Formats: sequence, structure tokens, C-alpha cells
Amino acid sequence: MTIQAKKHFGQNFIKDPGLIQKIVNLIPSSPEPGLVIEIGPGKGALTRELIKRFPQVVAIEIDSDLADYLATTIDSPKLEIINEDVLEINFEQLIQKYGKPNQPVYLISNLPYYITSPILFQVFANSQIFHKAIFMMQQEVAQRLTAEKNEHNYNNLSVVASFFGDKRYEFLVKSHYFQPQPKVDSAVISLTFKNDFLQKVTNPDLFVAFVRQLFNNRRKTILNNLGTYLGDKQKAKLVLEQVKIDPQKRPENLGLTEFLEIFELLDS
Ligand SMILES: C[S@@+](CC[C@H](N)C(=O)[O-])C[C@H]1O[C@@H](n2cnc3c(N)ncnc32)[C@H](O)[C@@H]1O
Repeated sequence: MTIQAKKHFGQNFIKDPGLIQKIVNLIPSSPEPGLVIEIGPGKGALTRELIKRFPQVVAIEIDSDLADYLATTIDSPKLEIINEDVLEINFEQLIQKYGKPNQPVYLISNLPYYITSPILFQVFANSQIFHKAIFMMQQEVAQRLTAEKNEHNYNNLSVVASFFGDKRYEFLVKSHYFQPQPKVDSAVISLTFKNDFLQKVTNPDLFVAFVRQLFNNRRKTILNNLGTYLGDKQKAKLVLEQVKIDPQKRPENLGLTEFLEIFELLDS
């Protein structure tokens, strides 16, 4: 069966066996092999390797041609193919259905690039139910996500990713590894989820929105950005004084702890 890549679904397939191994190796198989959820299995490049190593793989694919192709070419009781839009998936219910109690849950994807951000934020919103995510994305986004303060790519995504877990830039994947070949290179990142920071705020969604707004105008000082957020520059000045943050700094000069300090003060 010939499968033509559909551009509107962000289909760029990989087939290099070395690359596939390298990506799948990032999922730990100890202390116990967990439930693996793959977003966008495509023609099954990663999926075939995953079912060799893990007891249960759930693959969510929006394209029914590909879902049918997978169902007819992979015959394994370990694989569950779900023909749906990942953004419509209720991960909690999915894990209840396919996982075992207390089993670690891993996410893996060569992400459909057109919805990288919505998927990332959907995953963040469910971070407590996942152990680790291995995601391939455009290199520029990977650099932003894994950047640290004062680095030139640092933005709200960098802060939010650190809030939800330990992030790591794993490796670069040149564009020629994909079929069809995209215009830009990609990179694989990993995120190991943690609850440490989550416990500090009552509403993580509000924190995510707060950080986003504080980066609204990167060139302006934190005083200006916070003033706009609060609609009150004087109050912003007092808040920054209380948490001992230099009001002349820019958002890119503040680390996660500093954003949390400001937010916690406003939250209390
Ligand atoms: C970059 S391709 C990766 C394919 C395959 N995993 C590989 O590495 O060769 C992205 C895959 O995500 C699928 N996809 C796109 N949008 C999706 C969505 N909203 N929900 C689920 N899958 C989606 C595409 O159809 C495609 O199979």
C-alpha cells in the first residue's frame, strides 16, 4: 500500500533505523516498563520499535488512512491504535483504560509541527499523570523550550517547561532524515515531569498565563510588563521591591524561581 504524506497533517516520516533506536532509547525500561503513548505514529517507524520493547503501546493517529495502514501492517496484541485528534483525547481516561495502577506512563512523538504548542500545553496541563515525554520538534522550538535565563532563545515556553519538569535538549536531527524533507532541522528533547513546583501554586493554568503575559514585551523591563499585567505600575513596583527583584531587569533575565516568587505574592 503506497501512502502519500499529507502536508496538512504535518506528516514527515522517519525511517533511519539508527535514529529510531536513538529516540526510543530515551524511554527508560526500568524499574518497570511502563505504558507508552505515541502521538502521531504515522507509518509506524517508532511504533514497531516500541512494541518490541514495551508491554503496551497506545498510538493516537488523526489520519484514518494511516490508522488503517497500521492496523493492517502491525499485528500485535501490544498495540492499540486510536484514530482520533490527540487534542480531543482525555489522557486520564485513556490511562485508566490501558494502564495498570502506579505504572509509569511515557509519551513519545515525532510531533506534527503545526500543533507543537497546543500539544505541549495539553501535556503540561496533564503533567501529573506522565512520567516522561520524548518529543521531536523543530530545532528552534526545542532550543526555546530548553533555554535557560539570559540565553537568547529564552521565553515563556522555557520557564513553563522548567515549571513542569526537568527539560533536556537531547540531540539535533538534520532535515534530510525525514521523508518528505522539511525546510528546517529538528531536535529531540526530553521532559521528566516533577511536582515540586506545581505544589507551590493553586492554579497552574493561571501561572502559565501569567508567565506568557510577562513575556508579552520582551524588550521592556519587568516593571513595565508586570505593570501592564496588573494594570497598575505602582503596585508592580511594590511587588518587585518585596521580592527584591531589580525592576529594570527584562523578563529574559528572570529564572523560574523569580517568576514564582512574584506570582506567589500576587496569589496569596
Ligand atoms: C511528523 S509525523 C510523524 C510520523 C511518525 N511517527 C514518524 O516519525 O515517522 C506526525 C504524525 O502525527 C499525525 N498527526 C497530525 N495531527 C495529529 C493530531 N491532531 N492528532 C493525532 N495525530 C496527528 C500525522 O498524521 C503524522 O502521522
